[in-house]
Amino acid sequence: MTQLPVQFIQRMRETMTEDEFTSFMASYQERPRQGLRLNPLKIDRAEFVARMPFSLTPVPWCDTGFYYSEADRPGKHPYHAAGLYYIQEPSAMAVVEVLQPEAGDKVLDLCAAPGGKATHIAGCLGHTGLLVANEINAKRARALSENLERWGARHILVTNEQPEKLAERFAGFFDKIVVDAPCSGEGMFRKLPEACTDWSEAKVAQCAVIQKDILPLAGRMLKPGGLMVYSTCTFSRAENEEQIENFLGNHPEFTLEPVPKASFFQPGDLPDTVRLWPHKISGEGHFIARLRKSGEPIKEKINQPREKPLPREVRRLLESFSQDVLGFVPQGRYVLFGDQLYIMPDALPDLNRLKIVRAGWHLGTVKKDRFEPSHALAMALPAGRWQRSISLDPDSQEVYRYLKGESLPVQSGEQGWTVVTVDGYPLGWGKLVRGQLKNHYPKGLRWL
Ligand SMILES: C[S@@+](CC[C@H](N)C(=O)[O-])C[C@H]1O[C@@H](n2cnc3c(N)ncnc32)[C@H](O)[C@@H]1O
Repeated sequence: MTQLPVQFIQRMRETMTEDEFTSFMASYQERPRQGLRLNPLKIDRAEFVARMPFSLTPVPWCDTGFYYSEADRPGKHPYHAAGLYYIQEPSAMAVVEVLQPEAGDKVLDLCAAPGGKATHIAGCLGHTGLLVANEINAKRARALSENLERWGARHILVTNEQPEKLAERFAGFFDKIVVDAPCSGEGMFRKLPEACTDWSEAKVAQCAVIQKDILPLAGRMLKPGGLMVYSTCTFSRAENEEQIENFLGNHPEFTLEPVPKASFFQPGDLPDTVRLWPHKISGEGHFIARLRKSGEPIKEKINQPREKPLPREVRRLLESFSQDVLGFVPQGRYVLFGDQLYIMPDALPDLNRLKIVRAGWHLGTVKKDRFEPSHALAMALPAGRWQRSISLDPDSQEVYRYLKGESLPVQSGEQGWTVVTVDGYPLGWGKLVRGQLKNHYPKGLRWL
């Protein structure tokens, strides 16, 4: 059983009835349930259920979410490398279900790494609108960027910024914002025993200070009429209801709204907020509040940087590669940074002087006499939109050898760039050269 901190137990005992406390403590005798969320950018629900070799049961509050069994190892399956799902604690899936992003929205995920909520949002947006996924910690921001790349998201901007810096640039910009705040992690004690050793009442107080600073900055970035969801995976009132009470006290332009799907959860002790308790649902501990900013949405002008047309030679190299290998030329707002070619979402503002980790859909590198495709190009290709591909069986040795970075012998096929797939879902690139598939799976992603 999890070794809970004594002070934590004391606080929980003081804030709950005896029966409630008994059943709360009993939940620590049980194993946490594991979850994964399918990727609607790549696969629909019926096909997902038919294809996955795992024992799946639906998560009641999330149409794309499933519990998997302890015997399953979804993180070690090639379908994971193909971005067909994201492994996520089931309660955490509730946050974006409460935000309800819709096609065309501009959404900010302010504290986004490693990307659970961000991938969920990108799935809801479905290659429309814009997701700005920000992470203050540089290393975690890289992991976030990798996860969004594997997810095949195109309408994205991954930044590595302080919330203050973003708030200067994006005032009144977003339709929807999620603040999945850094917190003391009490709700994760059962799942991550190290959260217990990291915990102290001092950490609760430290996190509360950060949350108090972040919330108004997030609020500033919301459009009038916009929606903001605040969530934590902790139980302390200081990091949950008290944050919301304090924020509302200082920001009369915000009001709490009822949480969609609230009937799956328990009320928080502030009306319209919800708590997810491990002894009440199949999931870990969370708090969620949904806040509306008053006012009518303004029809905003997007100050896009002036576009330069692609140099003729760059266009020729892109077209020749795309026609040969894909059979179509990806279209959109092309942007060339040095020799790196991207397609940018229309809603993107000026990125000058921001720490950008990833912007838009990275297509590849323009060399002197050729175009080299990026991993992101393969991962976000529309289903089946390629001419040259090699499909590997998920149960074969070859697929694991490919993911480890090995070259593979091949019988036939046209020489040159080839999309490598598992069952028709892209994993990355290979290059056919004289009976060998040269491996272009990125070095940093290779399986050990
Ligand atoms: C709860 S985690 C986010 C989890 C993420 N939303 C997901 O679903 O995968 C909180 C994040 O906030 C970041 N963070 C820490 N201090 C911060 C600060 N002062 N401002 C913004 N983010 C901060 C942490 O690095 C951490 O990645």
